[in-house]
Amino acid sequence: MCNRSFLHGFLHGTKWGETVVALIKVMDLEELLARGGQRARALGSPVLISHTRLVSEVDPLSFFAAGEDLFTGQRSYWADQDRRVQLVGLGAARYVEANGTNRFSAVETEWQSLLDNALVEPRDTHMAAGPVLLGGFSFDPLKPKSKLWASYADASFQLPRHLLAVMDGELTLTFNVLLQPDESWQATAIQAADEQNKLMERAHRLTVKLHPASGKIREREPESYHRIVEKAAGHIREGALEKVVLARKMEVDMDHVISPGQVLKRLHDQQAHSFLFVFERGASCFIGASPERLVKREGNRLISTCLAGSIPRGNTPEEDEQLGQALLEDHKNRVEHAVVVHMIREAFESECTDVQIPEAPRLYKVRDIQHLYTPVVGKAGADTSLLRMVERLHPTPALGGYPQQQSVEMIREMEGFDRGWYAAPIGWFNHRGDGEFAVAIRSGLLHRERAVLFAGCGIVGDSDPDSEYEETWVKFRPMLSALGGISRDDR
Ligand SMILES: C=C(O[C@H]1C=CC=C(C(=O)O)[C@@H]1O)C(=O)O
Ligand SMILES: [Mg+2]
Repeated sequence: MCNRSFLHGFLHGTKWGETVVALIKVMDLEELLARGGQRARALGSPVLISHTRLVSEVDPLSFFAAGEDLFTGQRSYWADQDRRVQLVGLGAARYVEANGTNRFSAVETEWQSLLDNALVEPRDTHMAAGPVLLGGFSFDPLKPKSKLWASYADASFQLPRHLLAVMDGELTLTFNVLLQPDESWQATAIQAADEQNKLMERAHRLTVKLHPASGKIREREPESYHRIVEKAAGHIREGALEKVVLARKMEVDMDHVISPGQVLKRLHDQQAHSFLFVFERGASCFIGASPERLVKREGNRLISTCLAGSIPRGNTPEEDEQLGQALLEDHKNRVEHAVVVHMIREAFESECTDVQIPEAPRLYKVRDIQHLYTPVVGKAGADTSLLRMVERLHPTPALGGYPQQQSVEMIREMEGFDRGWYAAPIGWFNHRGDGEFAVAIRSGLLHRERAVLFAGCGIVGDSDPDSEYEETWVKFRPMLSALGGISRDDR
């Protein structure tokens, strides 16, 4: 839980310094590393050290860009939809990775073992500071991995070497390291301080500048998307399943090497009310702005979101309202949405108490599109960790379909490409089990001059292939704009 006064008190010698805990002080990094060195030597194995301090105002996007020389290929960024939390991870103290279907528990087990002997200082920071893992999962671990996604494991989390975390306006900088028994903690301390100074100094000087951009869309076989939608809708009418989400991908070749920092800046400026994410893995960068939370945990409170059913925004406030009203009343979209609510309700009722779900959906409007939206909250059961909940929910029928297994099998057979991390859970969690995951839609994979973008639609019995195809264009728009204003005409 967020506890501002605690950290402030310790770091500024106010209030807390005058109370019973007067003798406790926040250890500085050197002292902590010295202790960690002792512990690592005594154990004969590496020890995780995590040191957090408050820092002065700095723009997280500038901090991300400031990491370009030292940590390019090893940067992550996350912001929640109301910008209460922003995280920038630069460099990796460690990657926690797993492949195959037991990836959720494999990640959880490895994280626990890293935390077992960890030294974390101060212990009680706001929830996005300290030892935090940032990363995500692939959509379907049973789909053969394509070359495009070669550097993205089925589960891949970065424990950042440097983590800038902003929560409720409080800025912290964390240094994480896995100190080896034979490592010189003095050298590590000097290097850490040097890197922190460089990054902060550069970030203060730097503002992300946007350069004009042009590019060409290469839309491969749009007819095949029509074909699979038609076929799936037929299967649904015959009763084989209730819903399946079918996606397509599109390539955009830009006239320059794409800068993740600039794309992120445009997403940040253009996509209010969306989660923002960036995960670099070497020369590849997965990036996007998703309106859809999968699940968040804060203390024992769990929150999820049903977001499915779509219509474009209007050009005038009147038209926008008319479209919104039409969406609320549209049978096909209500069915698409209801299937999601049903599944998330089942998952929450089996894992939580005090489950609350409104009767009817509301509208959720982002820049390019409006959706049907139903929030879900509950109190986590004793064994319900955040990752367990992620595993239980993924994929919801907003990304996979219903029933879950049949729809994922249909996607595997019909879609004809590897989704990689598209439509999969991405986010962060900390050493106390708090954190948040969104689903990685409205996203693309950047690689030098090329961006590969993904968009999909919930298919039900009365889906019309032409209008689902049109819906994918609306969903491509956030990434096309963020690349620098590419439009459908750039084909
Ligand atoms: C699968 C996507 O969107 C999902 C989320 C919201 C609305 C959806 C829809 O109306 O079809 C989709 O289920 C995507 O953007 O690629
Ligand atoms: Mg739809």
